[in-house]
Amino acid sequence: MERPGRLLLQSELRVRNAAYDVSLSRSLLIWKRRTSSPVYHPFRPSVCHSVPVSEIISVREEEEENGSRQRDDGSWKKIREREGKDCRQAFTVLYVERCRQHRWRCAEVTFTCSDEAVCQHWVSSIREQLATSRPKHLLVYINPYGGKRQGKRIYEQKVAPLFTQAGISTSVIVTEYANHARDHLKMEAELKKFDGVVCVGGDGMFSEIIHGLIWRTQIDCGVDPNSPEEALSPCSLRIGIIPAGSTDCICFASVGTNDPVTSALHIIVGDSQPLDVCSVHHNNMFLRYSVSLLGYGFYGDVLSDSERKRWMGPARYDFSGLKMFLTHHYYEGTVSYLPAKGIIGTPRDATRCRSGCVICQHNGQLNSERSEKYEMDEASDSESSGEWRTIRGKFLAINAASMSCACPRSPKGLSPAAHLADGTTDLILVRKCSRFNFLRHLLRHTSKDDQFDLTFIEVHRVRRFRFMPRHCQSDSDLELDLHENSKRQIFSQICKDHPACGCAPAYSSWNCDGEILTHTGIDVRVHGQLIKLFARGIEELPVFEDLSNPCAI
Ligand SMILES: CCCCCCCCCCCCC/C=C/[C@@H](O)[C@H](COP(=O)(O)O)NC(=O)CCCCCCCCCCCCCCC
Ligand SMILES: Nc1ncnc2c1ncn2[C@@H]1O[C@H](COP(=O)(O)OP(=O)(O)O)[C@@H](O)[C@H]1O
Ligand SMILES: [Ca+2]
Repeated sequence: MERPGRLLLQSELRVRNAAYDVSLSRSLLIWKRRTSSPVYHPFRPSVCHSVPVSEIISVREEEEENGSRQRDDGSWKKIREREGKDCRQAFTVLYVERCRQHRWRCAEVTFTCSDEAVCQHWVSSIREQLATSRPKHLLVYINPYGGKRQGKRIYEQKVAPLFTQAGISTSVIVTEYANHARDHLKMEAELKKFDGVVCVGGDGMFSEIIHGLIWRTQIDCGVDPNSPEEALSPCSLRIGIIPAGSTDCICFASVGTNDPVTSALHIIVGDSQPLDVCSVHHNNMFLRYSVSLLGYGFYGDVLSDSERKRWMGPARYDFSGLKMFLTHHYYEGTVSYLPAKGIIGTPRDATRCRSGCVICQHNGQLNSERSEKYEMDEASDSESSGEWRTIRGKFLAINAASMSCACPRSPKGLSPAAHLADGTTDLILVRKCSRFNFLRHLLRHTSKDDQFDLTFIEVHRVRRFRFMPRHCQSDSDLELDLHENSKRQIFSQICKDHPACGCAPAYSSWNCDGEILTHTGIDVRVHGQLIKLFARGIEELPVFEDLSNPCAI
């Protein structure tokens, strides 16, 4: 916990009729009960409280009369002054309180004092300290059809009242069709008017938002977003995610919980969390961006199958997951990748990306130095440098996790040690194996056991990778495979309808943050810290109260 630093204000105020010493510094608001006896009293409730100024949501003036509080309202005040009643001034501080499992709630404390000037001085001093980095105007997009179709209700009932309380003005757009939010951001939105964008929906809706925002930023900065070699310009607007989708892994992996109130509070206090973004190209043609999972084989098939079952809601993934597990298709192809060099951290280590992650800071710095060098020496990342590695084989799944992909289904995620902002993605190759072994691998996503500690799994931390399905390889390969291929094409159609026949189709599709890609051969490049979220990463849970508690000073 932070030390209080130089005091800006100190007064004796009352909280529920008890006297408190209250102090404000740039970093902390502390209220400490005045006790006549210095003897420790085990049954008296906690006497000292502190709140980081950065976690104060808002402050409002109140008036207290005969113990009952009234909200600040000029007309009431005047009436009471005229009638000469005994009224004390009060102000209420709303602040973040931590609950179980990374949830945040809004708590409040009311301070009273007899002097109006003192009261107003407190209110204005606290407000002055809140000014920095907090959003004032937000552009909100709601997908009314995401998840259990509760997006609009969640926003109106749980989020909008908090924004109003914090003095945030909003422009709200309830989307009317898929890609409405993306196209509005790309072409129409007056971005200069806003301090951030809020996405109410799932990972698919978030994907729309980043496509609009990244595209718009590149056009405004004169960068060609179609070129896989160009360094993309980072987006200045932060994005807040109010989870209202089916998986919501981007929210879960960056906040630690899928809870609309917690997300709203991270937006209000103006948190900032950079995020890596992968660009996906096919033959030098831009396809999509990805921030969480790019998955071919198992996760691609689960997604394709589940799209036809949207009516089931989030349960569609479990249904299709079981079906695809039983179907057990494998796919042949070539994966080539550029290992991330000079970074700290590996996909198999025990460190986890947490709030203020030093690995993200270190590797992020390294990336910005590298990209400066890259501008001067275009060949440094290219195949000519000979650093690329190639693996050919039969795979049940090829997954690239740019973040842990933790979600309620798998609280540690697809790659538990992956980082939000280290400029890399974890490439996980699941080679063809028995159903029993694949189930062992899947089950380990839900337990403490290492899902990579199996002979048919390999995982590499990479900056760039390519995938080519077997039947898209060189012309000579193609000729050799022609006969077999045509047989497979016919069977693959039959197999789609009758998966029990046991014959594998030639192609799967890519699951790109929950959207299906139309091409199978892809070139993926990580752009370190391209966007920012209103989040701070998952907070480390406190083991015990530490001695730097300012109340102990
Ligand atoms: C046997 C239990 C196995 C549990 C394995 C769970 C692994 C879950 C990892 C999930 C990673 C999710 C990455 C995020 C993807 C999202 O971008 C994306 C879109 O999200 P949105 O709908 O919010 O827009 N979501 C998805 O693609 C959903 C993927 C969900 C996969 C669920 C797989 C369930 C597997 C069940 C196998 C059952 C075998 C049982 C045998 C007896
Ligand atoms: N008004 C709308 N009508 C239909 N589809 C929409 C609308 N707004 C957004 N979408 C699309 O809905 C899809 C799923 O959205 P998402 O919010 O991620 O929910 P889920 O997590 O349930 O998949 C996304 O592909 C998004 O582009
Ligand atoms: Ca990463």
